[in-house]
Amino acid sequence: MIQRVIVLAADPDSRLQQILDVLQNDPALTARLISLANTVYYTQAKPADTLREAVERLGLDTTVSLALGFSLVTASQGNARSTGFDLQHFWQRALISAIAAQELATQRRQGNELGPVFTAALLQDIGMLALNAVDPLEYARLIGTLDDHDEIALRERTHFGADHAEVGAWLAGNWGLSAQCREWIRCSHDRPVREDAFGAGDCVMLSGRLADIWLASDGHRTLAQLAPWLSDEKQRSELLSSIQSRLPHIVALFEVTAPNAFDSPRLLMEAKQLLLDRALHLQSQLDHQSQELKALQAANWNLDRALRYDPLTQLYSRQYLLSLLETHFEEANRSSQELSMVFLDLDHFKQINDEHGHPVGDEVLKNFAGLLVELSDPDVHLGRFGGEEFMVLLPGYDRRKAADYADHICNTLRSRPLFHHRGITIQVTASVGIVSLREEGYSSPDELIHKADQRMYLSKRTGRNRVTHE
Ligand SMILES: Nc1nc2c(ncn2[C@@H]2O[C@H](COP(=O)(O)OP(=O)(O)OP(=O)(O)O)[C@@H](O)[C@H]2O)c(=O)[nH]1
Repeated sequence: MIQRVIVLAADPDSRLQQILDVLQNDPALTARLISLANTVYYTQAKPADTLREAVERLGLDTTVSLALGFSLVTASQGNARSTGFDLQHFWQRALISAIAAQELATQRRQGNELGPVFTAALLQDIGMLALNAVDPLEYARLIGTLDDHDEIALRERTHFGADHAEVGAWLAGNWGLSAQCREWIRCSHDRPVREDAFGAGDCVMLSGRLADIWLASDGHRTLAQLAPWLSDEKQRSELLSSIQSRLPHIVALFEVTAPNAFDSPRLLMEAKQLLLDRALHLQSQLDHQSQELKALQAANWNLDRALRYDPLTQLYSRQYLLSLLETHFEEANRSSQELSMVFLDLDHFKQINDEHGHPVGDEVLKNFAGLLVELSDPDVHLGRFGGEEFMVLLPGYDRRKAADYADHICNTLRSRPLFHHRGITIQVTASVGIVSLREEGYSSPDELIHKADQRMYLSKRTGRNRVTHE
């Protein structure tokens, strides 16, 4: 009989009367449809008392899906009971989902889709029956007592290559249900993308989770999961009450045991507590992450500093000086500004170490760095190039100005000891080479360094304690 109804419903040329004729062959079904049309939700001024009125009120899609539901309950009972598949639970979920989808659609002003929404929500898990029919023992073993549909769908996809929502959509297609209804069934286990505005399909998506508030072992967790879409407390509690009030009648029609009415205030309180716990947990995670970030930033800063500065003299490191040279070399060429480099090497430094020891040598190096800082403009870059070699980059200095600067350093060294302690006085001189980029024309920073180094060695070879700039 049901096969015949499906065929007729799918055929646009079949008349309502033909469908009614078929349905009327089953008096129990007829009684249930009329009763359903007269439930609180569908009741209009005058109760429906003919099948025609009932079907007109319910809409053809809903009638077909209800007829399907009635016959599947009966047909599936014998088959499923022996395998442990929980049919009661299955139909309870289907029915609560269908009601929940309608109530939600009403609340979210999707009233003209109530029939299709009911059908799609009712059939959203119908694929489970089909999968169970394929291999009841295997299916029972696969899903066990799971009531989390995300987990069930995951296992189905792994095992069968498709989940029950996809199978349900395929079945609905075979039964001739509308393309929209098939699509809603296929997406029934997804999550609505938007939290603020939903369409009718989104109501189907949320319906199964709404049903789990009554059915799942941890209803408050389910309620908490729904929070993004049901954030308005008043709307949420109205929705739950309206679903609850329609439940007993509907499940009686399908001869399914009504689920226990939930303790609404307790459930809401538990859900709130859960959300609060999550918020606190999230906050502590954020705190922890922000502390980690700060520690990382500090470590990064330290690392950066270590790479940038020479630890003994606190002047720039060789590596950083080279990067500064690159930058200033390009900048000077672009802006036609001058750039000079002064290369200084302390004379006979080995002797200082040999005579007074390495720590005294260190002090001399530090004091020389201090002298450079003291005698240099703030806009020049001072660095230790290695050992007792120092480099100064002088943006904007031409050769003459750079030579004056170098002379000033050498003269100061001649007149001021770099170390004076416990009767030991150490005086140091320096050999210096100078280059100027624009006056002399260099094509790369390396060339500049090479020339400055050559000139510094020329100072060494010609008696030390002098400045060479050509
Ligand atoms: N105390 C100390 N000595 C260093 C440091 N780095 C390099 N030196 C020493 O500097 C000395 C450099 O010696 P040389 O390259 O022979 O040069 P020099 O004695 O200055 O002779 P000229 O450069 O020819 O005038 C070596 O003894 C190195 O051990 C340092 O960080 N601290």
